[in-house]
Amino acid sequence: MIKYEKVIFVCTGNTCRSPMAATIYCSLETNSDIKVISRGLVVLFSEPSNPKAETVLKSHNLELGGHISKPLKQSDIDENTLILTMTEKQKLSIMELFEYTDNVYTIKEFVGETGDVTDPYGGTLLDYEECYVELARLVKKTVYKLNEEEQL
Ligand SMILES: N[C@@H](Cc1ccc(OP(=O)(O)O)cc1)C(=O)O
Repeated sequence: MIKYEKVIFVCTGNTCRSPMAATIYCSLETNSDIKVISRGLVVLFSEPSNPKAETVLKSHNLELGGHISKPLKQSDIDENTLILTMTEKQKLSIMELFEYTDNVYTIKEFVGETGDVTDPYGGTLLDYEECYVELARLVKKTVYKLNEEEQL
């Protein structure tokens, strides 16, 4: 059983889905000291998080805390890193572009579901809220799974 030391949530721009997922994760009780970060695959320049993502998180009493988008780099990853992407396409890109990617899954795949977490980019506040609700469910399942694995 792998003991993960780090979880990286990955999306495209690192301004919405993966920072929301990392923020939700950090707000939950976990039994471990796994480090949690978020990164993007297409980050051409540093940007703050999406204001609609911030508004939605605030309405759930969560804060992104001055998040600035960052690209995924090889130096972020080692053999004890769990990488959770939002889409199958992102997962395949990571497997192609990086080393130490035995532990890369889409977040839905990791928790026994199928499909992608779609991008609310350019959508309404309600689209962002729906994305939050989906991520909150998936991240909770991720934490349960990691906690179970810790106890084995
Ligand atoms: N940064 C991209 C656009 C982009 C931004 C955010 C985004 O959503 P997420 O951060 O959830 O991947 C997706 C794409 C661009 O400039 O084209």
